[in-house]
Amino acid sequence: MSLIWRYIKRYRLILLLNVVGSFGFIFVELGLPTMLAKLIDGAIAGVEQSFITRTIILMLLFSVAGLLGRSLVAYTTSRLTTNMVAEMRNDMYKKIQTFSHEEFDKLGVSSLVTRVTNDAFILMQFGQMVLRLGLATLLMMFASFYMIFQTSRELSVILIPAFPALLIFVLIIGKKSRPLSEAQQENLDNINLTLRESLTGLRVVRAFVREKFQSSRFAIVNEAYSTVSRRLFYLMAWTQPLFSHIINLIIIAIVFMGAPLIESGDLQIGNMVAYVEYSFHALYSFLNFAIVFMMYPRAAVSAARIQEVFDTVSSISPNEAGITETETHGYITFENVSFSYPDNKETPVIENVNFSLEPGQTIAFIGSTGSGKSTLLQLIPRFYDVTAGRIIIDGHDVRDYNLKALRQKIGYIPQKSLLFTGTIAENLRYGKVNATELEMEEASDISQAKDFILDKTEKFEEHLSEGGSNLSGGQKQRLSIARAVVRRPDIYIFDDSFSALDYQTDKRLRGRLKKETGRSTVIIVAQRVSTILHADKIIVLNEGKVVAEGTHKELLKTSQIYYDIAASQMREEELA
Ligand SMILES: Nc1ncnc2c1ncn2[C@@H]1O[C@H](COP(=O)(O)OP(=O)(O)OP(=O)(O)O)[C@@H](O)[C@H]1O
Repeated sequence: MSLIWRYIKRYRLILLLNVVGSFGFIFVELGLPTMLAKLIDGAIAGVEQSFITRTIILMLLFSVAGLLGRSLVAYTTSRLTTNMVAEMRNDMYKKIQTFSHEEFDKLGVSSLVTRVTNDAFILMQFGQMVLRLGLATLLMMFASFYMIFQTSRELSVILIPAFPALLIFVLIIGKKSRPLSEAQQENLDNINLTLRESLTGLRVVRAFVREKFQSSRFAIVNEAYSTVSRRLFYLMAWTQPLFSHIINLIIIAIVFMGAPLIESGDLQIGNMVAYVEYSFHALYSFLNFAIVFMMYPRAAVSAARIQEVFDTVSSISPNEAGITETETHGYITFENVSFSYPDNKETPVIENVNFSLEPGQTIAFIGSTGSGKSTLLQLIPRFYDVTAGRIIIDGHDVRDYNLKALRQKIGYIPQKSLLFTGTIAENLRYGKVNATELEMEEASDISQAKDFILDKTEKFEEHLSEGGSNLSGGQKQRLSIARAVVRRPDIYIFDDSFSALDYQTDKRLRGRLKKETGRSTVIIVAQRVSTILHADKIIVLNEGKVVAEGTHKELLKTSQIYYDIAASQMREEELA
């Protein structure tokens, strides 16, 4: 539970108030039976009325003080646990941001979502239990024991064997519940995964009329979660009534054993009442403590899952002290670059790729699907690191750069346009935080997005719904191009970013880009030959290897693969 403590200890004063509140409340709870004993025994012995009145007033004051103690505990507990979980979530979020794609692949996005939401929530619940019940009940248990032994040693023989027996019982329950808690969280990951997939892929599900199939997939993971949860909750639920039952039996035994002591005059009636009250406190404190203890394995599982996020070291370091400034802008060299994905190290996806580019030049990659084009592009902004060779930008290995500075040089337009919930302007300012309206207008003009933006009622302030789902595919692509253009980067990376554009728009956009990007270096992956016709260099990739390179005209003569691709898309006279 060092994870919880790491956050809670940041609020020492509130924690101190919590302890004070717990102490005060216990002092009051145990003071009341003592006064009640005095009151009963005094009334039986016929003490003065003023003593009775004084004791009753004192009891009332104690009661109010008890209420204040409880309120203090409740207030401080809420503050501590909500602050704890908010900070924990922020820290997790920051940590996740540092992960490279390798860590995302390893931990899984859905599992990360569960960890930030549900696992953190479980720790908050557990923190509340500990602060509200754990501390107070532990103190109450020890204080009640002290009072029990003070009041009657003879009766206490009943309680001595009861506690170790109950403790063993609690330990067994705790041991049984841990694997169930682990399974519960894993099943929740699966629910999130299935839900994410079927909701983000809703159109595909509907188009292929696979609602029933998806529903049954969801029902299976949901049932798995329910089954394991049912077992866990059942285990925890029946312990409470069983405990209450045992407590009642112990109280009956106390009364049974106490009666002869009262008769023989060894125990006064008031003390007997107080004794029963103390025993109730002691046993119920133990019960509460047992409840907290039984929640521990569940919280420990969540804590371990959160800790795993904090302990995961990104395979790509941010390299804060790395290079931030360069003399040149836009020179790129691939030197014998090879790469294989971490989950399949034996099979290289990129093999021994070499090329050089100067500012103002455009290079294009073409090849069959799965030939490694997107992978190659992702090595430049270090989404993954090369497994052999070097990528040199402006004279320095990309690994020697400050990661942020390296990425600042690049305008990356991904294969799948991704926009964020917010206005069009907010999305464009993703590319450049302080972009002016003029800059945004220019960027959207270059990317052929201006017309449709101006057609919107709110223009640049038009709100985009989740993932930009209220735009067409082509509009989304144009906006994600504008987002990169507004940054005016040294290097543009277009990963098949023109595929959703019609031929005319594609042509216009590339014409404007060519003019405006001027000294920038442009790297394009495209499926359409027409998109890369005028590139300074075209590289044909096949199974991760460079099989040909040259201009369009050269490749038509030298590369059969390129010719075949071109022939499948162009008219005969265009190929001549
Ligand atoms: N995250 C990943 N983990 C493991 N393997 C991957 C991963 N991403 C891609 N691959 C594999 O790497 C190979 C190259 O994929 P890549 O996406 O680079 O191809 P591509 O040429 O861009 O294809 P396309 O034109 O279809 O987009 C494929 O065999 C693919 O299965």
